[in-house]
Amino acid sequence: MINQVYRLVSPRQFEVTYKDRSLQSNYVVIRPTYLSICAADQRYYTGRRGKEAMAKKLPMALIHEGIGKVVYDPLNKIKTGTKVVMIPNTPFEEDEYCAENYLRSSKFRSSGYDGFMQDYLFMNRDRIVELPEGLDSHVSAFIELITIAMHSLVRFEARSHARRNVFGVWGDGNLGYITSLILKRRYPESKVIVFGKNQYKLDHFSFVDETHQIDEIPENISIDHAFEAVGGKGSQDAINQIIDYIYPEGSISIMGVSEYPVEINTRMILEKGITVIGSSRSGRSDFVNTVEFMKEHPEFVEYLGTLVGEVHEVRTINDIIDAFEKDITSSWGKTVIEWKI
Ligand SMILES: NC(=O)C1=CN([C@@H]2O[C@H](COP(=O)(O)OP(=O)(O)OC[C@H]3O[C@@H](n4cnc5c(N)ncnc54)[C@H](OP(=O)(O)O)[C@@H]3O)[C@@H](O)[C@H]2O)C=CC1
Ligand SMILES: O=C(CO)[C@H](O)[C@H](O)COP(=O)(O)O
Ligand SMILES: [Zn+2]
Repeated sequence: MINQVYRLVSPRQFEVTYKDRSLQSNYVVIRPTYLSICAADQRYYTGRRGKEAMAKKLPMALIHEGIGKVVYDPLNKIKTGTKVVMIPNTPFEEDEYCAENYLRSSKFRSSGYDGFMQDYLFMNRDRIVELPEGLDSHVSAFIELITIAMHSLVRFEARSHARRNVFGVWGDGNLGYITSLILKRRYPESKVIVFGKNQYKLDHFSFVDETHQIDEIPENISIDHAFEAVGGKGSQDAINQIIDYIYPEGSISIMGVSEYPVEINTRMILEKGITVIGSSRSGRSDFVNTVEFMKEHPEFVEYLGTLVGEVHEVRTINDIIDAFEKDITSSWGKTVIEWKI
């Protein structure tokens, strides 16, 4: 069959590529249904990813957050129409000490390899996780982003000390919202404090114990562990502010992606004995955990509904451009694409 792949060829410009795919293979065929735009996709779309990376990775189909429906299973084990979430990371080896998303040999969709903007996806059986009936499709579209916070929490729990009285989350955007929501569900007795730049965004964090604008933090605040969900230029200020407010021997989980190296106060990292935990992408176990968590906590899914921002029906390449442009000007939440092309 001929599959159409919608690739970014240069900033703000997409082209359709036609690829011949055989159904005589082990791949499960998925029709994408709901997709969501990640900050990483925007860096490619706008060309902010840097000349070298753009030249190396383009042309490629964007988007690594999304769900779909099974249309063909060569083994006939998965029923046609089954709703699934797609895992963008594809590992090619296993390592006892290194998770699939850190193996240098793994391929990540929409970062050098075609993402979900295609008519059909041909996925390995272990790269999909079945979704329960009735789970909100707009929220499910960005399950991958939820797995990022879940993965970071797993790493934090394996690497940090056991006093978890006060958590600080830096970043008043999507990832900050999801991370603080998961922290509050997982540690209901702990205090979760969110630090951000915008009062109108902080107002959405109704479920946390405190919120503060980063230039109005009370002097006496002390946190046991911190999560950074800022990225870009802001991550430098955020990490250095965390170093100032964290109690000695605490941990900082860094999730924000920066295009350029950031300068951080290493002297105080040493003096305070801080553990810095880097966390990037996610793997199958994080998707399974996340879907289970969503099944068990319907109120968690309801809160995530607050993050659904712009919803765009996409039927043409112009609609794709429209969705990305509107996402740039959107002031809150995730842009969801109803994939009808
Ligand atoms: N590690 C991983 O695997 C993943 C990382 N990411 C990365 O995480 C980062 C956040 O993503 P996302 O939440 O979607 O982006 P958002 O833009 O929604 O969130 C970032 C928020 O942080 C605010 N901010 C800026 N500076 C500071 C500061 N010094 N202290 C506190 N808050 C600040 C921003 O405000 P304002 O907009 O006003 O500047 C914005 O509201 C991005 O870099 C993204 O690429 C995303 C997915 C996966
Ligand atoms: O968003 C992400 C995962 O959800 C990562 O930040 C993204 O994969 C980083 O990739 P790139 O190096 O292409 O910017
Ligand atoms: Zn992403």
